[in-house]
Amino acid sequence: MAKPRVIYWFRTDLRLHDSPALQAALDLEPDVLWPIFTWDPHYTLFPKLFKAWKPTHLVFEKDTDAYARSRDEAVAKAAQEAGVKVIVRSGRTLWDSDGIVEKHGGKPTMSITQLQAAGKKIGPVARPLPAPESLPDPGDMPVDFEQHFPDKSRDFNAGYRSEKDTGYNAIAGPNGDFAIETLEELGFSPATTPHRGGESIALKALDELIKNKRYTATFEKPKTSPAQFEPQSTTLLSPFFHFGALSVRLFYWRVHEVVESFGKGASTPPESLIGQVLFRDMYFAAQAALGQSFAQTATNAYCRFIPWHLPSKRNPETGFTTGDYHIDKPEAEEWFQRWKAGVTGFPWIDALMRQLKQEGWIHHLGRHSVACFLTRGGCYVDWERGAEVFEEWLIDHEPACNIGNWQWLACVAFFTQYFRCYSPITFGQKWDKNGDFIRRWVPELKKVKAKYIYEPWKMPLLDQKQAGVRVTGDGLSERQEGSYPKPMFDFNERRSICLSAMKNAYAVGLHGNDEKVLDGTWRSLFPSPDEAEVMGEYESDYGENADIGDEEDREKLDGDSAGIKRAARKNSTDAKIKKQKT
Ligand SMILES: Cc1cc2nc3c(=O)[nH]c(=O)nc-3n(C[C@H](O)[C@H](O)[C@H](O)COP(=O)(O)OP(=O)(O)OC[C@H]3O[C@@H](n4cnc5c(N)ncnc54)[C@H](O)[C@@H]3O)c2cc1C
Repeated sequence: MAKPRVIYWFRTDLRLHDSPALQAALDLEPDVLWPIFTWDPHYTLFPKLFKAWKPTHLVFEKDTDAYARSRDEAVAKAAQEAGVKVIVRSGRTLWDSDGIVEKHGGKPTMSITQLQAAGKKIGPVARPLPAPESLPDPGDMPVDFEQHFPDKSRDFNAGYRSEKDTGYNAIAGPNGDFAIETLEELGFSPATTPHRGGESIALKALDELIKNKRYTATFEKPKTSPAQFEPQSTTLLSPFFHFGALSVRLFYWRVHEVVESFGKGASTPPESLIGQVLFRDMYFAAQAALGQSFAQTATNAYCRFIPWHLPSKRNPETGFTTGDYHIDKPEAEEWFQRWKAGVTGFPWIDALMRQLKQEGWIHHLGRHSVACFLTRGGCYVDWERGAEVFEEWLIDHEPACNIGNWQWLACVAFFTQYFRCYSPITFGQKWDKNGDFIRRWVPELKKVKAKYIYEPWKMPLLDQKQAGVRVTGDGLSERQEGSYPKPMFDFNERRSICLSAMKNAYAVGLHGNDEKVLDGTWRSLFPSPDEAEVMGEYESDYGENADIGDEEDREKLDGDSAGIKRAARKNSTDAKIKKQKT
């Protein structure tokens, strides 16, 4: 019988060690093995490869992210149609997230205890597999078939491209050599992050961690400083876990051995290092249970409804968010933009946001500070806006962990103690009295005395002069040289407003799947926006334009006359539709 011809599809499992899916591919004892990495945005490449390369099997690691599930279903369907057998193995988490959900009665895990109980029913975390010593050679790789170009009319990365994207110039990459595109080839400027990826670096970093037995065994997350770098106070392994360059099970077992041999005095979950990766599995299993609903308030039974500013637009048919949002209050939009740009006038927040943008990674408690500030502890802006910015900038962006942690910080799921609020002044001071972290990331304030570094607006003019900085403006309009913006609001005042608004929203007690949330009648249960912090009214199209709009834009761009006619037809219908308010 002919030996198997296997395509191994690398995605977020960029490693050779402890890869159950790669092992499954090798267990087939294939004649040829094509290890490939591809962006296949419209699933058009695989059906062609199946025809041209005649593989017998397609093997990949399971991915429970909502988007990945639908992508993988489409590719698996195409494989079945082509008579290619699909093999999928779990390998991204300690336990198979779907297995955890099953053992937890089909429900999302909302605490580490629930995760541990479900994990116990599955059994111990699997021991890591060794890396294979060699891989079979790939077979022939003809690419003499027609190429389909992805639709680029809505390029989410447009703002970051300085040059043309040449990634799709040829099927086998810009140089036709199957190499992964460089940032330059994708049209981007060079990376600004100092952090580097890859399995070798990941394994070395793990070795270094394990050498420091005391640190590994006694790690307590709340005691690690968000202002400490070179070296940072936590492991900084998250980007490796995200890309799969480091197996989380290898990490688990190696840390476990250190903890066991350390004995008395070792820390325990949730604060310990093992506790950290349990959090990761908890969020993965919550997402696996809820699917796309997990990423948003609307339709999500496990997410509290809070009438935040800048709410997401939704498609009325599916209930899912469209990627756009309503500006119900211009002031909130300005606060959001200032938060994103790192010009809030609160140096601790600005330093963190600038570090995030530049390096793509900030400490967990730094993430806590900026997330609390944007949502329930300052701006009262929808956590979905913050999660989108993190999605764009984090090099460890993991949908499950990002969304779950934003929900935690916004006190809409996982955590309810909304009265515990981070101060942008005293919280930073606790870790870094002199403000060295701020001096590094907000160089305008480099020479400011320590007593004013967290509150530069309190600096007398003479001190401003001596420090070479003027505290003026909003940071968004044209910045004067040598200036730093005034704070965008009085924090104490905002904190009390947010606290009472949260208290009220908790008392109302709606969740994302509540009818009143979905049909907009929730307003009758809340005070008017003028009296309290409540999402203001906005003109709503209930999302009717969310889909049609995109299509029209594209058609207009293409100069398609049918599209223009359709647009004209729609405009006249629009005029007839009475504007609705939610
Ligand atoms: C608003 C917000 C958004 C976040 N978004 C992400 C994200 O997109 N991707 C991501 O991996 N983490 C995210 N986190 C969790 C956490 O901040 C990072 O995992 C952690 O800071 C990574 O640094 P580290 O590797 O040094 O962590 P360590 O403290 O050394 O922990 C080891 C590993 O445990 C896991 N881990 C630790 N804390 C958490 C946690 N709270 N939730 C889930 N996993 C955890 C990570 O895989 C991490 O690498 C977010 C936290 C907040 C508050």
